[in-house]
Amino acid sequence: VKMTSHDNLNTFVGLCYNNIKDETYFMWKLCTRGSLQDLIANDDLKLDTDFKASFIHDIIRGIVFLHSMDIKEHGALRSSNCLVDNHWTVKLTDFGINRTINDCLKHREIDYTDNGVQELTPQKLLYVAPEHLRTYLSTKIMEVSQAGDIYAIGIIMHEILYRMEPYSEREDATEGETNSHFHFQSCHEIAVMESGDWDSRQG
Ligand SMILES: Nc1nc2c(ncn2[C@@H]2O[C@H](COP(=O)(O)OP(=O)(O)OP(=O)(O)O)[C@@H](O)[C@H]2O)c(=O)[nH]1
Repeated sequence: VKMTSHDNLNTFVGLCYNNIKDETYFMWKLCTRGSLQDLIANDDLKLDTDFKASFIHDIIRGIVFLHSMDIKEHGALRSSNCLVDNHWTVKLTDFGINRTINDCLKHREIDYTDNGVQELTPQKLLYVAPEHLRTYLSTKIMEVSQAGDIYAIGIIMHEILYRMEPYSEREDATEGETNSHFHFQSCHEIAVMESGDWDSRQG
């Protein structure tokens, strides 16, 4: 990860271990304008079509590069991990880490405890491809794949183009229900339905 360098990837600074708290920190370069999730939610910020297209273009360039490298996939692609720098360039961050965390979880070197790995919030699960979501819900292990990245790009593209949170346009969503819990239920339903289709297509 440290040796990976590209215009649309954030720079990984290094790891920092706090032996008093027994915590490990992943340190990345600061991007001054925050995440795409922040920008999309900022109603004071006008984003025209060219701007939106440029964001999508940057994300795709970053992913195409990662997929061609040894890292192979991002593994945690969501709009909060698409940072925007001073020049309005999108830099993907937090890439290439999930696979290592999974391996450690599988071998029980770390676990989900107060000091261990944080479980994914319902909001973060909205970007997870149905086939990976199904595994995660039953095993708490998050599989990663290039196909999973492409699914996440689709969710982010919709978020950018329509400036709305994933799944918030569902016909049966009322105003009070547009929260992460509701979103997660939608996502879960879709995962269960689509993973069946996926399995049969693979077969
Ligand atoms: N301005 C600015 N905000 C950042 C930067 N990095 C992260 N953030 C903000 O912090 C939020 C949380 O990011 P992280 O600290 O990476 O949190 P996390 O628990 O890893 O969650 P995810 O980013 O969703 O994986 C982002 O959604 C941004 O709003 C940065 O470089 N600059």
